[in-house]
Amino acid sequence: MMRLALLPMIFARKLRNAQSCTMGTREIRVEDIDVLCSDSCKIKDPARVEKMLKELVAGGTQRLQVVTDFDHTITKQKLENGQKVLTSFGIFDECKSLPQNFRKESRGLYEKYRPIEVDPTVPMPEKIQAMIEWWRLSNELLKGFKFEAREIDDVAVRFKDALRDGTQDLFSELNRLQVPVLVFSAGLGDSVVAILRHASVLLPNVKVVSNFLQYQDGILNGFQEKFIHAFNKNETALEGTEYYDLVHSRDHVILMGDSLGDAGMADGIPKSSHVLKIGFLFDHVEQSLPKYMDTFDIVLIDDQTMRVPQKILSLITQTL
Ligand SMILES: Nc1ccn([C@@H]2O[C@H](COP(=O)(O)O)[C@@H](O)[C@H]2O)c(=O)n1
Ligand SMILES: [Mg+2]
Repeated sequence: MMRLALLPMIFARKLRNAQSCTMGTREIRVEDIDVLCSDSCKIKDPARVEKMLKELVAGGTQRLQVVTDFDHTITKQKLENGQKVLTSFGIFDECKSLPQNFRKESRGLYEKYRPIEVDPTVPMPEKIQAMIEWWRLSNELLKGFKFEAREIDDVAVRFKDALRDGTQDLFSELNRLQVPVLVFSAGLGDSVVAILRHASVLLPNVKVVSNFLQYQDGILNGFQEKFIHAFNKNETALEGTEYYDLVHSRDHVILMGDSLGDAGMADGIPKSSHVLKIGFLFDHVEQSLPKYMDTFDIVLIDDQTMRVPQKILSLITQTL
């Protein structure tokens, strides 16, 4: 009888625990964090996010790392004037000395494959096949002509302001706190590095794993390594890189991406780890939202800022 009488209390306590997390005297509740309460922020399981935030806060910056995609994650998805932001491959295509047909063919590939990449109705195996084809053809296109690496730098300077609002502050804070940042991009690494450098965010804590150009006697010869495409961004792509050990040793991760394939960027780290996944959604919002909410812990719709990761970092450092 006595036990039965206690049931409602136990249930109420369990419910409370599911809704909020206490760290010391301070509670972390999604409903108290303004940037997580806006209409553009969708969270499928607030209790899970609260629990994860509590773990990240308790672990501090020593256990933390950031793993982030580049195109449309560090860069915006659209500019203030509504224009879409070019990808790192697209930025390369702006180089003046490229052979006449290069830009046309590259654009043609983009127009064929990009819609497949973002179409929520295309089944994943079909998507992966199409992406492999896209990157294979891009690799072929990038062969057999003379190219001066410095040209990318001249173009990249024009795109340094395409970074999400708050990126410089976020990166400089992460550097101050010595939190490693892995920029894991299926884009063109040479453009990624040039843009990060021009935007002053290629700081000592930042490493870039991406597709880098290979030269033979000044002639382009495709990518240096087996290519990383939109849906093979996982630990296999990191094997052999200096980042492999780090990804496995820092077990608190803030992960950011704009593609469903980005959610696997920290796969392979121990099961006990805590990976808070933030997804930036822009294309086909209504149709893609359910899948994004299943895949990412926090989904930000048409949010062109770093406000959410900045806020999370400030919770961890307790500065705001
Ligand atoms: N030839 C290509 C191949 C891919 N893209 C786009 O680049 C994006 C990959 O970069 P992330 O930093 O986001 O990994 C991918 O989403 C493709 O849309 C391209 O523009 N040209
Ligand atoms: Mg991207």
